[in-house]
Amino acid sequence: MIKNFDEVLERVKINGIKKVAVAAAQDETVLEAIRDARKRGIADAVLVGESARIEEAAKKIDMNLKEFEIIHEPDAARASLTAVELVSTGKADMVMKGLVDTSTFLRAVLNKEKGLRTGRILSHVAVFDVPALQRIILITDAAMNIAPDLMTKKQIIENAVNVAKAIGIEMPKVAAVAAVEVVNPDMQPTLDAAALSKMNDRGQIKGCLVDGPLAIDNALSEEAARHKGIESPVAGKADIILVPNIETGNAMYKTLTYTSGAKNGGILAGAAAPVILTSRADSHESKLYSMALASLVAEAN
Ligand SMILES: CCCC(=O)SCCNC(=O)CCNC(=O)[C@H](O)C(C)(C)COP(=O)(O)OP(=O)(O)OC[C@H]1O[C@@H](n2cnc3c(N)ncnc32)[C@H](O)[C@@H]1OP(=O)(O)O
Repeated sequence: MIKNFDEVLERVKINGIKKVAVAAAQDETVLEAIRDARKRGIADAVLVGESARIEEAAKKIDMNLKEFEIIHEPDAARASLTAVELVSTGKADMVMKGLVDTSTFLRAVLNKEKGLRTGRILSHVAVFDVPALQRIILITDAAMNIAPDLMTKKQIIENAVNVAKAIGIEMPKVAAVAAVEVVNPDMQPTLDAAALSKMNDRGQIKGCLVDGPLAIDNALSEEAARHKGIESPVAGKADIILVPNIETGNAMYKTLTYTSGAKNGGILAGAAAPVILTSRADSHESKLYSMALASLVAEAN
């Protein structure tokens, strides 16, 4: 089982180099990540975006663009679709979000003719290496599904379980998180969490252990779980945090990023090919980790 992102970068070395199509590549942190990924033999790239701005950004970080193919497309929506189409037509292995807002990029991924749909729910999985926890946790879904219903949450769990297995977590423990650890009929997330937990008991969700509702303290801290008298194989040891909605997940993602010194990578799971999706403000390291993660998940599936 992988314990941190150094191990992710180590493990990915045995994979072949992947071609990444970058949507709206005119961004310094994205280009730094691409340069680093190429140096490490993780990925090569086709840069789709506004060529003059790509050159300007590259100059600022002293990056030689001669080694990369550039496709000029100044419009971010069209650049996203071109990058996605490079993957759906087999000219690239994975697609990466650059300087484009998430919704625009996701609409290209979901495009009926050129996109990467599979008939399943696509969902975001953020992998965090949190120093205070000394382990990796996965948070889902902080970026795509806004207010998932019960059956969407089931698929979001299954997608995250696939990612967890790709990084060596054989039987991931999934905490279906709510504001409290008891069922409250006025709080829909507690009802969904209890149902997901029972669906797992009955074999409707396989390959993992699901428990809920759990509040985030007793999902992450054994001490907090003990204090509240919760006995569960998941409490305090959760690998996957299933959040009830995008606001909770996104706030958790950004709080961890900006206050805890956590390292992170993020991808979409459930698509026909790996999709690398980080926040535009994330660091180049986070974008590099995301590429490495995407490569590991691609090899595992
Ligand atoms: C974590 C770091 C990065 C961030 O901070 S991200 C910031 C926050 N994230 C966002 O702003 C994006 C949130 N999500 C959205 O904006 C929207 O849900 C999204 C993905 C753009 C889709 O919205 P719309 O374009 O309005 O589309 P829609 O809901 O009407 O659906 C159109 C077709 O797509 C399908 N679809 C939507 N979400 C899907 C999913 N998760 N998996 C699989 N298919 C999905 C939907 O079923 C529909 O299909 P059809 O056309 O009826 O066949």
